[in-house]
Amino acid sequence: MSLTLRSENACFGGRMSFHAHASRETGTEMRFAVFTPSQAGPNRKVPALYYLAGLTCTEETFVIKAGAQRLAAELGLMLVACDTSPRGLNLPGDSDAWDFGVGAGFYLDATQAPWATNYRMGSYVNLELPALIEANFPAATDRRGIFGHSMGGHGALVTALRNPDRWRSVSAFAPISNPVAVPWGEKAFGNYLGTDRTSWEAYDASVLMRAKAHPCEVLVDQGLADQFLEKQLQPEALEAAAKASGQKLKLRRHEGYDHSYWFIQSFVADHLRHHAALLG
Ligand SMILES: N[C@@H](CCC(=O)N[C@@H](CSC=O)C(=O)NCC(=O)O)C(=O)O
Repeated sequence: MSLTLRSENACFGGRMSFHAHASRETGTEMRFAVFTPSQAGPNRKVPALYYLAGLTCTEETFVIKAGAQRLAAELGLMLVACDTSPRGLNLPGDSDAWDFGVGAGFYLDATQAPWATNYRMGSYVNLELPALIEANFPAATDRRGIFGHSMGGHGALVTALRNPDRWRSVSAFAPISNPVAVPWGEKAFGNYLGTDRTSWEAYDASVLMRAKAHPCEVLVDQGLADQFLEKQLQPEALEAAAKASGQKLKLRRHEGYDHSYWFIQSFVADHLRHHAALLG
């Protein structure tokens, strides 16, 4: 798997780099960003924390807007941020709306035409990207964490709940907690997965968490002034699921915070510490 280095800069004693590669899963070029802390080296592998961004975002959004590198450098955490969908395919309808298609891959493997061939962000995030990172960067193979925002919060929860052996820690900012029951999820899952709603449940964090708890405590932050809270996010579904399965869930609600990266920037340190404590 060959990687193209797009840019590299010194950052808090480590390196901030941007890369591209030909993806097996999506059949397109995919881009990602990596913060490598100074503690990492050829003989010293560090834990890697993967970030999944929300609708309309790219691999740049988190690393530019969240302000996570200073603490990641202190904690010795590698940060990896990928894009939110394949790009450049020009499939019919892939760019008609900001909540579906390009920039809106929903971190699942589509089963329906014309999406099934390329919209394989589920396997990309769970398998292809970690294999690529671990082959090309000093990332430990047994200490992966995952977090994300909104659509990416859904992606992080679902990826970890479906693959607890691969993802030791998980957290989310304002996740789409019960996508089978909200308009963003109904639109995406209907198109990517088809009309059989039971097939959608394999990608719903609340359904998955209700069936089986992740071994580690899950941290979720939610702003109470979030413009998408009532219609799209439904954290109470996750809370009920955790109660049913005995999942340890720390769900924190914050007065006055909206859905923006100002909210993420305000609480990102707690998420990095949550992961660092679990990843060692
Ligand atoms: N363009 C949209 C707003 C899109 C938006 O708010 N995207 C969020 C994620 S929403 C769920 O996944 C985001 O993270 N945006 C990037 C940012 O920098 O804020 C509209 O017109 O409303």
